[in-house]
Amino acid sequence: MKLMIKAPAKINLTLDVLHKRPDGYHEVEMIMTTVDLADRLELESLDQDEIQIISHNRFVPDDSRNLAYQAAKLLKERHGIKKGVAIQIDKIIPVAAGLAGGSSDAAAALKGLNELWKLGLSLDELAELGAEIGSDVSFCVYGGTALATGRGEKIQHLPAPPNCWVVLAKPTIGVSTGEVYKNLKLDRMKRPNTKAMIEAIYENDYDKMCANVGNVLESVTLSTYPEVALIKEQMIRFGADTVLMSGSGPTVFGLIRHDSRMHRVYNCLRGFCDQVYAVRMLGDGNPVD
Ligand SMILES: C[C@](O)(CO)[C@H](O)COP(=O)(O)OP(=O)(O)OC[C@H]1O[C@@H](n2ccc(N)nc2=O)[C@H](O)[C@@H]1O
Ligand SMILES: Nc1ncnc2c1ncn2[C@@H]1O[C@H](COP(=O)(O)OP(=O)(O)OP(=O)(O)O)[C@@H](O)[C@H]1O
Repeated sequence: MKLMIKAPAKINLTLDVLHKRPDGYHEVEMIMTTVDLADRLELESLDQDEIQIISHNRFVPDDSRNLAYQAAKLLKERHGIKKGVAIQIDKIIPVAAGLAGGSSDAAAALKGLNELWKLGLSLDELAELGAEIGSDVSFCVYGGTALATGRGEKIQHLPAPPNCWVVLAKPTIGVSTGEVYKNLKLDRMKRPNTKAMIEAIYENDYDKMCANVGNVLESVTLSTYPEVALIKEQMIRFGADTVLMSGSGPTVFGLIRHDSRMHRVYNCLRGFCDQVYAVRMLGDGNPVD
């Protein structure tokens, strides 16, 4: 039996770090939303007891380092599954980009295998398992829009943000999330107003949303990689209403209300950057197909 499932990317509308925890992780407060740039996973049940990862992207590991592999392994162990699975990943989301590509693949594998192996687990149960794989996986299990706290695994759902275009641009560098957190200076950050962003979402106030985007991890990534700051400047110059780096970077996104402006920003950026996408937010949905 075969099953196809989409794994959408996320962006961070806000990302605040409250403090470093004794376990080495950082206590965060961030608003995330999924966008319609998605990997596609094909899951095929195998009689032999093994997990196979098939990916034609040289940046995606095809062994136990793959987060989708880890998702399958976790479900097999916890539920005594003796069957195997072949997971084919059609990689569309840029890798090591701050868009949670690996985490979303893991979440899609959890949801897909829950169906394939008829485990009957709820989304909450899958999200709890996902937290064991990575901090962003719980959010990716639900998708939509949410406030994430703890190390990112505590999820409070939010309504869809105001409707707009999201132009994503990824410079040709990959960023290690662990390194960015390690180099964060907690006393030198410009912190976002998470409360104001939540209000903007509930009030469906586009201008207020644009005024309150913020990501403390920019302080690290922008100073290490000046090309990220340059893309931010260019996006604003070409007409984006607001710009921000997503997650630990290096992808930058611009929010744009009007179609004509979106086309201008998209076309101008294509001259500077190989990976540029114009997408929509998925809102408050929970896409599973
Ligand atoms: C930057 C974000 O993507 C924003 O959504 C997340 O905070 C990171 O999520 P992620 O990539 O799923 O992170 P994990 O795979 O759990 O952790 C990678 C590394 O980032 C650091 N890390 C991650 C999350 C967190 N709240 N504090 C941390 O300090 C840890 O050093 C960890 O070893
Ligand atoms: N399914 C996967 N897809 C992409 N990368 C994966 C996957 N599984 C494991 N990885 C590894 O994880 C690393 C980070 O990739 P990923 O695309 O998930 O980063 P990211 O978008 O910055 O994640 P996040 O936003 O959650 O921090 C890659 O360099 C790769 O080695």
